[in-house]
Amino acid sequence: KIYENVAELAPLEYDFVIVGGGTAGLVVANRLTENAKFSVLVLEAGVNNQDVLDSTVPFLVNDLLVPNIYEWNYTTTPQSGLNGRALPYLRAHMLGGCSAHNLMFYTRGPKDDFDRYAKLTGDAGWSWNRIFPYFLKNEKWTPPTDLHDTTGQFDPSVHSTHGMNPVSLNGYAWPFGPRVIAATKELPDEFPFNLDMNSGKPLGVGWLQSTIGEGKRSSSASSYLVPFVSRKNLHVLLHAQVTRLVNASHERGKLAFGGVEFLQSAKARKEIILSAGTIGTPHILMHSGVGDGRALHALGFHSLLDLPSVGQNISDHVSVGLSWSVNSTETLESITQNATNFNEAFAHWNKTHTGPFVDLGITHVGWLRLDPNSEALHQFPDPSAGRDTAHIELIFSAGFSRRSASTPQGHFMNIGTVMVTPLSRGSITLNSSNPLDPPLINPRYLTSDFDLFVLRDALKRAQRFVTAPVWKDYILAPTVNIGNFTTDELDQFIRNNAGTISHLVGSAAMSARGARYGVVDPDLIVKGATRLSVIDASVLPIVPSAHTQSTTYIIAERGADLVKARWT
Ligand SMILES: Cc1cc2nc3c(=O)[nH]c(=O)nc-3n(C[C@H](O)[C@H](O)[C@H](O)COP(=O)(O)OP(=O)(O)OC[C@H]3O[C@@H](n4cnc5c(N)ncnc54)[C@H](O)[C@@H]3O)c2cc1C
Repeated sequence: KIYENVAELAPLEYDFVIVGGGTAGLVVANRLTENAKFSVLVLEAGVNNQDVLDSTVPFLVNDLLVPNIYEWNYTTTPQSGLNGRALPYLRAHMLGGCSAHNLMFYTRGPKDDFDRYAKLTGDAGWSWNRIFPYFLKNEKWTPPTDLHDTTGQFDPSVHSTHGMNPVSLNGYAWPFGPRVIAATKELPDEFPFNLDMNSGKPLGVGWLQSTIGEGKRSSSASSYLVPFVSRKNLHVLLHAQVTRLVNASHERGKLAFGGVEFLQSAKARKEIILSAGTIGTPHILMHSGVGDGRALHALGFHSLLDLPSVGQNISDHVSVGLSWSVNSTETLESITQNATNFNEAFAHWNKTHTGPFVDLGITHVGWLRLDPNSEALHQFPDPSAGRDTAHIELIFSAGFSRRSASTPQGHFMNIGTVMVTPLSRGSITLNSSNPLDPPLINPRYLTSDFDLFVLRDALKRAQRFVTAPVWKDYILAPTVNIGNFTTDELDQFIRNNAGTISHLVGSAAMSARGARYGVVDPDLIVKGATRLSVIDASVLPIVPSAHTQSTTYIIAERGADLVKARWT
């Protein structure tokens, strides 16, 4: 059951207390309560996601990505690599966490990334072959809402129709989509078509798959909580911001906490599971005396467990986009810039859950490697996990889906470029000893020249993509002509315009047992502690060359199995 008021819950003592009802937290809650003998309390700081229309209707998500009650409304510190700009850092403050407000891309990433996680942690359980069944457990492949023939748009042999979370191809056909495919045929050497980028070998350009089913967003809340909410052993409490872990003791030489503190405190008989996300999890650990001992002392904390890696070594994806005005009225602007069409499309969605509101108008994604002879690969160690791993992502969309005063008037196509193998690393540290103060989020974007190089190259690749003959009668002009920019001008363009696509990981990273760095062991238990684990995106030591929700679901599915195995 979902509770709005703590007074309805007593006594506050459970086998497992999960902090954070987000992407990972609700998966873990679901899997643990499959065992009727386990009692589980989920403490979620935010609000209910049900009835939040902008979360449910795929096309409306951009309206959620502004300061509001469904957001933590964080801001990064000023970023020297972005010419001193501080960026809003989006994190959902509601059930489902970021799965309830993200852009719904479903990308599993390359096999190489998982094999590297296995190597780094010394645990083959994180390798692609061993985690692949968890993808199938999580994913429920569904037909697109327009029921179009999907032959040649994905590979059914790598998908599952029996998992929990609906995934589909786009359900509305913008005329832009077939042009992208035509360009892959015209420029096959540089932009080969990839039937299914979720096979473990993502390189090439393929049709986008999204966490959307029957025209609606699928989130951990809609898939893992709502259908199971009547389980007697599952309690979810909203508006419960956990401030710290309490009742510290030592059990067989290891630190243990008896419970967590929010407005009140809740006891965990078996295990406390932190699923508060890449920002929330290290924040709670540090406020509980777990982190860099010296930094904690300086803020007046009593350090209980010296783990200097807490909040350190975070990595993220940086992106910058290009757009072109086009010779067509069948673009996203036909809706976003025309109130009559917008209302019609919305009414259509309300009635049938079909039409242009069933997705975001992003049709394809491309994954590309730097040229092996590129200067950057001579100057820097290649940060990619292997030869099937992209350094660059290109995101193709049929116009601007965001309705804002700064979007230009007219009809457009966009190619977003993303640097997906960063060398820059940043940190999350405490700003004060008050647990209600936000932490300092400093991703140190573009502080490695490698990252800048990759974005420069990515922009050039996007420009080459539009030289395919198919665009000749379609593209009118670029909105910004970077073609004549000097390298310095291009760097300034990037530093002044780049943003994040919110894939931050690494603040409570896994490392091998006995390693002198890292925060959790490969079984996700905090090093030097017992009955305390972290299950969310913060455990990833390096950001995958992919959007991060699918990996987070998989961490949660495997993490739940690891917890079950130690308590049954
Ligand atoms: C705007 C945006 C777009 C994105 N787009 C995509 C995409 O298209 N595809 C993709 O694959 N990935 C995308 N991502 C990334 C992906 O969604 C996240 O990496 C992933 O969902 C993180 O899951 P998590 O469980 O680690 O954290 P979250 O989902 O953030 O869950 C953490 C939960 O803990 C709660 N919490 C935090 N602190 C506390 C506390 N102190 N007490 C109690 N509760 C607390 C939060 O409110 C939240 O509900 C996007 C992210 C954002 C923000």
